[in-house]
Amino acid sequence: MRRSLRAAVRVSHSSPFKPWNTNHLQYRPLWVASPSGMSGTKRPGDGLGPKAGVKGWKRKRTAQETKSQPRPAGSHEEVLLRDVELLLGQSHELSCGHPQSDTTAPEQFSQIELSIAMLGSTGDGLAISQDGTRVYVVPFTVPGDKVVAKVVKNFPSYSMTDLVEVTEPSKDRNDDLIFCKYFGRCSGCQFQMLSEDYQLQHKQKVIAKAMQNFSNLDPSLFPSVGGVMPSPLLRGYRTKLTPHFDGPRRGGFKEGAPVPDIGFQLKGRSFVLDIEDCPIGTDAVRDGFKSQRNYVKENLNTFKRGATLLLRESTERTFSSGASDGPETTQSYTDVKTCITDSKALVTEWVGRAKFASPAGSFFQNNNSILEKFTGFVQEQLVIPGLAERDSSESYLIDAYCGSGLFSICCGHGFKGILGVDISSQSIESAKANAKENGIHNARFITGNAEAIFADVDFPPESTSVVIDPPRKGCDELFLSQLLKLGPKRLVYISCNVHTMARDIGWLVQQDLGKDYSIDKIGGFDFFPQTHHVEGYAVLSKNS
Ligand SMILES: C[S@@+](CC[C@H](N)C(=O)[O-])C[C@H]1O[C@@H](n2cnc3c(N)ncnc32)[C@H](O)[C@@H]1O
Repeated sequence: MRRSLRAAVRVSHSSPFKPWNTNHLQYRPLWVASPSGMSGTKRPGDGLGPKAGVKGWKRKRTAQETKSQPRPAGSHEEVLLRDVELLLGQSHELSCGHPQSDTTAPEQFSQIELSIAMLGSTGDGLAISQDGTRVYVVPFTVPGDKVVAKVVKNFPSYSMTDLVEVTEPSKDRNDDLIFCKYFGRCSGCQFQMLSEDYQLQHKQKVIAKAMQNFSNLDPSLFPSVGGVMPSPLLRGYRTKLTPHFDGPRRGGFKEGAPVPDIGFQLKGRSFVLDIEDCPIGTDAVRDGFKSQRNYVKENLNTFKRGATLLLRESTERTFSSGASDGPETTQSYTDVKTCITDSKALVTEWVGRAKFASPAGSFFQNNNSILEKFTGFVQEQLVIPGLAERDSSESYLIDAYCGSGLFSICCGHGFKGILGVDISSQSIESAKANAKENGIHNARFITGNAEAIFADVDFPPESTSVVIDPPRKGCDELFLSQLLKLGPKRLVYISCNVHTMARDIGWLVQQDLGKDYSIDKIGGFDFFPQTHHVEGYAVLSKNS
């Protein structure tokens, strides 16, 4: 079964693992085009020669160095560099601590044989050169794979490559699991050849590595990372997709112009890969994708430039007569799912018994199948230990970065007061309407930067819990320092970027060397099966 990949790759040029002839394509990875978190004119890997990498990895930073460290942005390139350092450091240790001589970078477009040593936190396989001084980043590979890769771009300590061929598959690779014909070219879903268990265990390690690399905390100050909770659906789960297409530089599409590629980014390039169907989308979203592609083709000359298409599922639920099941009344219902493409149109989503309406273009979690379990878990974590028995109805909830009110509504029952904040006035309008619709009458929502909440809150900190769910870049220090000043009893941090989560909770604990807050739990939920992304959580309690 595994051989089918090797055979296919060898005999067929249309194999997903030989997707393009790279020689004529300019290699322009996104992290070079948009160097968020990189300062000045430094490029990824600068200053990370083998010796720098090894020394930096081994030696503990002094307090002075720690203070002057720039705040990590948790960006793709930073995360990759930490993995590169780790591998170079390990290889240095294996060589009994003797410094290695520097290698010259391999020739661009040369093909080399590699053994994959590690699956990086960015989702690509990593191999190390025989002399241990250079790391090769090879997409779509698993530790244990032996591969041929083509070098497409060199950096001081690592090289980006394209996978040419898997010559000997790892025992952990199962190509029979691959379900999408764009695997090997599309930049999403690069874990399709891995079992669910492998994916979950890898994501657990990613969270642990994030804590090790980005929290700046001594490991004694945080618990070991718990398992990642699986998603009920492994494909067909995404309720929102945003394929796009590029347009002409100026003048719009002319009559009879060729239809551009419509889809997602080609792996390792800044080009769009034409995609007709995306099997991680829900059925409604997949149908919508097909009709939107047709719409673009038929109306191309109405587009002035490239565009991003919005495909978002909406669920219309009709209840039939309630059936009595002892003291419980169960209600049966029928769902009709449609795909909404107008960003201003309202979509409806259900999470358990809670109904949410929000404009299609506003934020909502993308994997509905996991949300009931997830919000149930968050609700349990928000309970203040000890207070539950005394009087939980005297407790309060702050919902920072509340969006359209997911946590206030799903986890807010039983709190005496709730205060939510979000920067999007559109989301705040939705949160207010959703709270009313779902019978949450003690919640207030304000529009503003997250720290605006501190001017408004009058909840007693010893009976206040805070759920913090920021965007990928995490919280800024102004918010965190004011949070620390308020000192609420319980914090539940949720994040789709476990690196900024580690940075932020590390910052909170570090300010007081763990005297104020301790980290009770860290773990994750598999919101994004088949991809390298993971939703992380951390639960903190204020020490009494
Ligand atoms: C990951 S979403 C979480 C939303 C909500 N908790 C949910 O689960 O549906 C992050 C939210 O942060 C909001 N946001 C981004 N920057 C913000 C800021 N500086 N202050 C407050 N809210 C912000 C966004 O509008 C978005 O709704």
